[in-house]
Amino acid sequence: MLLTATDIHKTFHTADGPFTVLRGVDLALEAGESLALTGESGSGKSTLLHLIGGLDTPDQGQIMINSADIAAMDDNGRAALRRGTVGVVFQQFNLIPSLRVADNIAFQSRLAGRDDPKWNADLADRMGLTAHLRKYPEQLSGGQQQRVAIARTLAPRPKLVLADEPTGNLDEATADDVMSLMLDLVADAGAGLLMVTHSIALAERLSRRVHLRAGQVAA
Ligand SMILES: Nc1ncnc2c1ncn2[C@@H]1O[C@H](COP(=O)(O)OP(=O)(O)OP(=O)(O)O)[C@@H](O)[C@H]1O
Repeated sequence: MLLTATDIHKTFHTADGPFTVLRGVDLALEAGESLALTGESGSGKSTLLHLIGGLDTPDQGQIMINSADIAAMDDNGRAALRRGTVGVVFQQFNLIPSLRVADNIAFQSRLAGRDDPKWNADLADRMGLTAHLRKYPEQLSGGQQQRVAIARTLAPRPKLVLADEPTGNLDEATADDVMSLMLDLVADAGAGLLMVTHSIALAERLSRRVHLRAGQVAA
């Protein structure tokens, strides 16, 4: 199993007191599978993605990626996991303003020591970014920036792609294209995709759907 999350609990401690978001979430994803994570706003989808991506830690429960327990890793181990095995696409693109599009796309794979210029060019082409490779992020539209962020995540060929509304800034036709590309890549590479989405249409294109309600996976 590529990803197993078991009995995940998370409470945030706020000025108004503890606020429990996840109350025993179980989730599993096989290689080659794509899973849509749905649920009302505030149901904890992003929180769960952060925990799986090793950006935060659960209060209870276990997250295994490729049989490695991410709770048992230190910060360096989790950072290495994010550079290599796990690719994350967040709502904020976090592009590096001082780098051209081509260098933004190559950034993660260079860090991971797996830069493949031909593959980067292929990704840029399929994302419709070839004409923009020498530009800086601020010279791009929101949708173009989002595609750069997706290309950057896919460039190191991660085994697990975690995506939070990755096509939220794209028009319907472009979102469909980008989704097709992500699903192709996941299928070709035998990777797994866990994607948060509010769109039922997008969720239906994935192999399975898991709905969060009241801090748990709804039956
Ligand atoms: N660091 C934090 N401290 C306190 N509360 C938080 C923190 N992060 C998230 N929350 C709260 O936890 C709840 C779940 O947030 P989360 O972002 O996971 O929801 P979501 O399902 O992704 O929502 P959306 O669909 O609107 O993006 C929200 O009520 C949010 O306010």
